[in-house]
Amino acid sequence: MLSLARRRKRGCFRPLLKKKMAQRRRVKHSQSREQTKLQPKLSECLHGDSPKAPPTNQEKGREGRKRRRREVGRTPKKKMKKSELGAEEGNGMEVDESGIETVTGMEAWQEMGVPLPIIRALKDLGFTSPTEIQQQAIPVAMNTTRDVIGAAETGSGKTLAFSIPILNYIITNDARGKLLREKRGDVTMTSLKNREQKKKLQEAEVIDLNLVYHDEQDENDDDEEDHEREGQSESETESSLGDNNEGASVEERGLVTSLDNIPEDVFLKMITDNDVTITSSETRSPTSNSRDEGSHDPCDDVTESHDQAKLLALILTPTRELALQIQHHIRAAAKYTGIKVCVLVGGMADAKQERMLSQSPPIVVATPGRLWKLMSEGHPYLTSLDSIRYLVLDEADRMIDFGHYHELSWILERVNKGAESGAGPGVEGTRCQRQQMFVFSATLSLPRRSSEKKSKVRRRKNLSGQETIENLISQVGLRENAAIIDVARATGTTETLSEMKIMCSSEEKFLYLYHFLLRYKGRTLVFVNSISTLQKLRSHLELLQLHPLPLHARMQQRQRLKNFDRFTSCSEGVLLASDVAARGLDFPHVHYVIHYDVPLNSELYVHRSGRTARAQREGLSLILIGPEEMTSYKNICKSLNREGLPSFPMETGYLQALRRRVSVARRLEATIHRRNKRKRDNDWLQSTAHAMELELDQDWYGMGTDKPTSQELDKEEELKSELKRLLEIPIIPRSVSMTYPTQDEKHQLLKSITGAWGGDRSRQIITTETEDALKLAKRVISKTHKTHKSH
Ligand SMILES: Nc1ncnc2c1ncn2[C@@H]1O[C@H](COP(=O)(O)OP(=O)(O)OP(=O)(O)O)[C@@H](O)[C@H]1O
Repeated sequence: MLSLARRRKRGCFRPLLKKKMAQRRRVKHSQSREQTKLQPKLSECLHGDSPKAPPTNQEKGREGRKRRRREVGRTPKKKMKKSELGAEEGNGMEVDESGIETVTGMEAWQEMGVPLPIIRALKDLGFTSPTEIQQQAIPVAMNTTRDVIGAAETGSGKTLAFSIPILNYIITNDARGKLLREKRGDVTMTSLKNREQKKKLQEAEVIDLNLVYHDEQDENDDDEEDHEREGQSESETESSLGDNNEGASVEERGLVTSLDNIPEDVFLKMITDNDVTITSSETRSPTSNSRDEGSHDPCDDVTESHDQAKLLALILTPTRELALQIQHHIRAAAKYTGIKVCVLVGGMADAKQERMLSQSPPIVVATPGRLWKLMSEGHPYLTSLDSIRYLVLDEADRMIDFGHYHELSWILERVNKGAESGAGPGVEGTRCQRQQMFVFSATLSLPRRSSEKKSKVRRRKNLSGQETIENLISQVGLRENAAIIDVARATGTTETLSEMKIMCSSEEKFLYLYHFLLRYKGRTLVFVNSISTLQKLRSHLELLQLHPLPLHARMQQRQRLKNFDRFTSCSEGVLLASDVAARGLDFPHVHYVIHYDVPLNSELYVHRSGRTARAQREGLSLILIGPEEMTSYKNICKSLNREGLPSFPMETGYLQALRRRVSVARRLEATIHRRNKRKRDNDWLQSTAHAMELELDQDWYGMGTDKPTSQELDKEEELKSELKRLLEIPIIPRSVSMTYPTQDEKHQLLKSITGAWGGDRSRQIITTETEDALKLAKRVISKTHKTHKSH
């Protein structure tokens, strides 16, 4: 026999001890429950009526979850450690006593029914509450099958407004599909039309979330895209997958026993996985209230199969960069789900594209051109389109206007036909009911000038906001009952944007641009109307040592992306861009947008300006107007309901000094340009003559003159050294120019400048560290007042 001490040492008492402790815990727990049960009764005794405060949303949610569990007779999940669930320290995640995860501070998203893995990702991004467009569009998109037209100002989070419903669908449906397949084994049914079969199925279904959890985990192990999962530990992945249903509504969570309560999507999925054919009347969900009662949708007759291997969402955008950015945003929101997003754009290597498509990503983001090419070549993943549930047109107004419209309409026709053909005999011209279309842009509802070509005559017409939307509905084939969510301001731009103008001669435009870039350091985006202007500006600014980055459609894709990244990572970078960068691009913290040329229309003005002042930040948009551009400027003001923009206060003292630099730079650029052009021409002549086996008469063709004469070289050297000397002379006094403005101070100054014009902001106190800065700010403000008075 072992002694008591030795037994204790060997741990023989451990099981006994554990049992005792568990007993004690149970007693304690039941005592506390009794207490909580008693408390309301006690207060009732004291106050007669129960003075209980109304439950908070969190309490309501918790109670609801408990009640639902009681209804389905499911035991609460075992309490898990935070680490088991993948909760990170400081991530704000809480696990309540019944094992349900909540994310503190993210109630607004939870109330909307956004799944927990997405909420966690949003929390990581710091998006604690939805923006207005998200608040309004997400519930409609998630809970109905209506098409959604969303118009909201630039930088207001439209990308997530359409992405979250798509992710929600994939999360909930993928998980349930797998779960049901596993539960039912190989049972194959041919028809589910009578209630008897429904009942049997109902009895067979007790949906257990833990199964979803394990299933998903395996699925995601083969995700090859490392960067998608970067920094994600195994436990995080598990938890996120387990989360899939935790934050969802009762239907989403699958905590249902009655088949009638199973949402349409889940039900379709059940059928899918078992090769069951079902009619539309049986799939109607209580949530899909937007459908016309009694109407028959041919797509509902479809025998779906393996949605997981098919394309579920197609997002179309006008530019490559925007497509990549949308992919990036969706990946960030889907980081705890393992959902794959693939991008198809021009300039992409075929092999890479093939590799991505071979993974059967449920979401594809594409530009119409490349998608059209792949579809018309008959790519297997893009030819059977009956599975597409979501079709998104981002920047839709641009897509129907732009040169891509033919490709877009071809794609739309195929997608719609695909949906119909899957349904057997389709209804001519009707889009499949289960397919939702989301159409978003900041300028959908702006009045615009449309131009139609009827026979040989091009007709121009001014459309009101309402007409613009109606036009869009008919052009892209939106349903009549589409939900129109228009939260854009009548002025088109965002409230946090300050808009100003500089009116000058065309020759002086460059001088003003140079002055601004020199004087106001910050991430600046300069827009031009043509590539030739862009190139000219670029070489001038290079000579003046400002090193701008170009971005335009004729650049190689690799270089475009490189410049995009370089601009994003440089806090004082200058990007010279054509309108390829005007829409959608979410460069972080752009301080200033300069319209070097007046944009061609008001939509372009809104989109260009919208590259700054995004997500509630402040920013400045400055438009340079030459005399020949006055009409365009006035048209823009008119369609944006403006009288005109305030003038930007120029510090003319600096301008004089800058004029000299600009003039020398221009002369130098002209000399270099002449020499380069001559060389290019001669090279071309030589190679053409060589190809034609001609001998050139050197004198006649001017051969050899591409070499600069010594006179020319001297002139060039002289100009170079002159420019160097001028650039070394500080123009803005050292105490001001080099140290001021810092970002904060500059914004203070900016506010006071704009406030001086606009009224109430002028009272803001300018806090600067240096006296010089303060003096400068005062001078600027007094000048602004004068300018304002003189107008
Ligand atoms: N709920 C939110 N809270 C805070 N920031 C958000 C939220 N949703 C999105 N954002 C951020 O706001 C910025 C703008 O979002 P997004 O690019 O989707 O805007 P947009 O409305 O599509 O703009 P545009 O009209 O220019 O295309 C992004 O940096 C995005 O990450």
